[in-house]
Amino acid sequence: MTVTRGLEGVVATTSSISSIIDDTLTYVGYDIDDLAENATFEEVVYLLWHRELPTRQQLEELRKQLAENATIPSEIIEHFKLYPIEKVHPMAALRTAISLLGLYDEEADIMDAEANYRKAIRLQAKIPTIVTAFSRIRKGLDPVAPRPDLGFAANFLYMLTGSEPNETAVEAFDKALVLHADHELNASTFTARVCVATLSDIYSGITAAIGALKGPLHGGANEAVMKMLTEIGTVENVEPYVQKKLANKEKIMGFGHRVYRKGDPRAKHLKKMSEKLTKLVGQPHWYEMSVKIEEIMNSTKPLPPNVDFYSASVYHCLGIDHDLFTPIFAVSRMSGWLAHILEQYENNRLIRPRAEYTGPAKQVYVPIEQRG
Ligand SMILES: CC(=O)SCCNC(=O)CCNC(=O)[C@H](O)C(C)(C)COP(=O)(O)OP(=O)(O)OC[C@H]1O[C@@H](n2cnc3c(N)ncnc32)[C@H](O)[C@@H]1OP(=O)(O)O
Ligand SMILES: O=C([O-])CC(=O)C(=O)O
Repeated sequence: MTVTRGLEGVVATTSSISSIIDDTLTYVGYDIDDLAENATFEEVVYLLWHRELPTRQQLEELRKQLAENATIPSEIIEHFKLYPIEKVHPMAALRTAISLLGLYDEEADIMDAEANYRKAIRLQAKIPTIVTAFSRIRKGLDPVAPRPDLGFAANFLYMLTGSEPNETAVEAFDKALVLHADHELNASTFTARVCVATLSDIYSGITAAIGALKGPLHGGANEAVMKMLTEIGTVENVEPYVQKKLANKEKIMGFGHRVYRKGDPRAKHLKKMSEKLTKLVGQPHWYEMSVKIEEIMNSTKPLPPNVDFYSASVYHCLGIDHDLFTPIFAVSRMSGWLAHILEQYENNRLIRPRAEYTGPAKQVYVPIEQRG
């Protein structure tokens, strides 16, 4: 047996959803740079689920379906109110709420393709409502009902704040959603596929995926980046902070990647957005600190920034609470998880690798009375 730690380089499935080849990311063959500049998140959702860009009519239909399904059961709101709310991380609340949502879906265990697609629509439609409702309830505010006339990105920001967002905020948020939508066989997507490959249901797969995304080596890194920037505080503090961390063999969050070697193609879009937004809100130091960290990492390790690095300052400038950064990642990645879950069901085989045993051999059972 050959053990590949962390499954590095192991090709575990075929997939027609997204690819990373020579540091280029594509969704269904469309370069992420092209999509980031031109596509809306709803178009990307359609692309990932149908493997083609929608016509105007198909896009309208998807938007309508998402709007019609955005309301969440009142039981979820009531459940949030029972939590020890000041201690609960929103990713834990989201993980629990998605699992709970499955209890109120009469089709949760119906496994045919049409029912699974309907559940995909419902999950994608409801996740913004769940995240924003939790955010408001923990602040003692009432949740804001979704507005069917707003697009996906605008509606999220509207439900979060209770007021209609400006065009710059919607554009930035929509682009961030496009950039986070899918990423081949990342840890959370793999988790979702492993889960549903047992022929378990979509809600179980998404709940498992949220659990995997939560960790700071994966989606949780965006919140950790903001924590680091806050701790550093000024551009002058960057050099000693980073050098000390590296000397202690600690990781700088938002850097490095299992697959990319030259760099994450999504980072440059978020970097541009960070430069623009930090200036716009009169807080250019977040961008300046980030650039300085990037320069130091480049000249010492060298490791390039990943998607989580500049997204932190972007979300901060949009006025989003730092512990909502990873749930927002989940709002976008829901589209990719669902595409992969549906693809897994279409051509399923149980995912069950092996482990090389390293424990003791040939032990003989000793009765408890003789064990001291
Ligand atoms: C959306 C996403 O999930 S993107 C990733 C988000 N995660 C982060 O930003 C967390 C910080 N980054 C990391 O922890 C890693 O780079 C990962 C998890 C992304 C990739 O991990 P792996 O491919 O397993 O690389 P691994 O952790 O083995 O690192 C290889 C070497 O680079 C170093 N390294 C990797 N990332 C970093 C970092 N961010 N800061 C400092 N050193 C790093 C490791 O210490 C290790 O050094 P060594 O060989 O001297 O021991
Ligand atoms: O692919 C990965 O390992 C992590 C990542 O960048 C993502 O999920 O977007």
